[in-house]
Amino acid sequence: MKMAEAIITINDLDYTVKDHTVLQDFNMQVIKGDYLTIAGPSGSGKSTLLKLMAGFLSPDRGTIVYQGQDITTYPITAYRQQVSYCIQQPLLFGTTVMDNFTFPYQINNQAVDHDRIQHLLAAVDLPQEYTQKKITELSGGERQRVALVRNLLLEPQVLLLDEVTAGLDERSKQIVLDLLAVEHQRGKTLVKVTHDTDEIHMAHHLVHLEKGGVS
Ligand SMILES: Nc1ncnc2c1ncn2[C@@H]1O[C@H](COP(=O)(O)OP(=O)(O)OP(=O)(O)O)[C@@H](O)[C@H]1O
Repeated sequence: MKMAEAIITINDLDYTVKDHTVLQDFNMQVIKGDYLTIAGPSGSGKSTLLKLMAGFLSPDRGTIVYQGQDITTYPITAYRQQVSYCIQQPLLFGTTVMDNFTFPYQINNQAVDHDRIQHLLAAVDLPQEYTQKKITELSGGERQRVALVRNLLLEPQVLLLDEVTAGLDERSKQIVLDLLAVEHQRGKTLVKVTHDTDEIHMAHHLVHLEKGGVS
């Protein structure tokens, strides 16, 4: 039988903020191809854990290893291309929706792939004309869908998702969940933090984070 292969491994991690220990001696493995849902009480450290995995925070002790390499030794642009971090209220850049889609290609010195943009826009049920729409004219659900398209353009291996359906209407929420299911089927590894009871009930693989550790 083939052994499950870890894509991210967290070893003996401590993280403290302003004398408050958020994570202590924390260990976790994310298996390649998994769709992991992380639930747990408010303040248990779910968002902190995702930010650590995304490389936005540094642990006080311990390591986070991605595909066998400590993430602190990974060039940050390359890491962000592989491990994409998506949040509840994403920041959009520039003036138009298209500005947000060209940006990932520019920072990675790649030609803009218009076919992929069109494909993903259709997948989140936004019309092609939306590329020219001003970001200030988008609804919350549309902003979230634009941000997800932006995060998926360069085919990251891992999606770290922090409450990405929170505050969305049912239709936008379903579109986002359907897109995530497709990306999972296509082989991506998903790590999703949520409070949504439906999502927790339907989780493929659920982990509860309690203060400082998993249960
Ligand atoms: N910058 C900070 N300054 C002070 N305390 C912080 C900071 N960041 C996180 N914390 C504290 O660390 C703990 C974990 O926060 P975190 O946001 O990771 O929890 P969470 O499980 O995601 O909570 P929620 O479900 O409410 O979003 C909380 O007690 C929080 O108050």
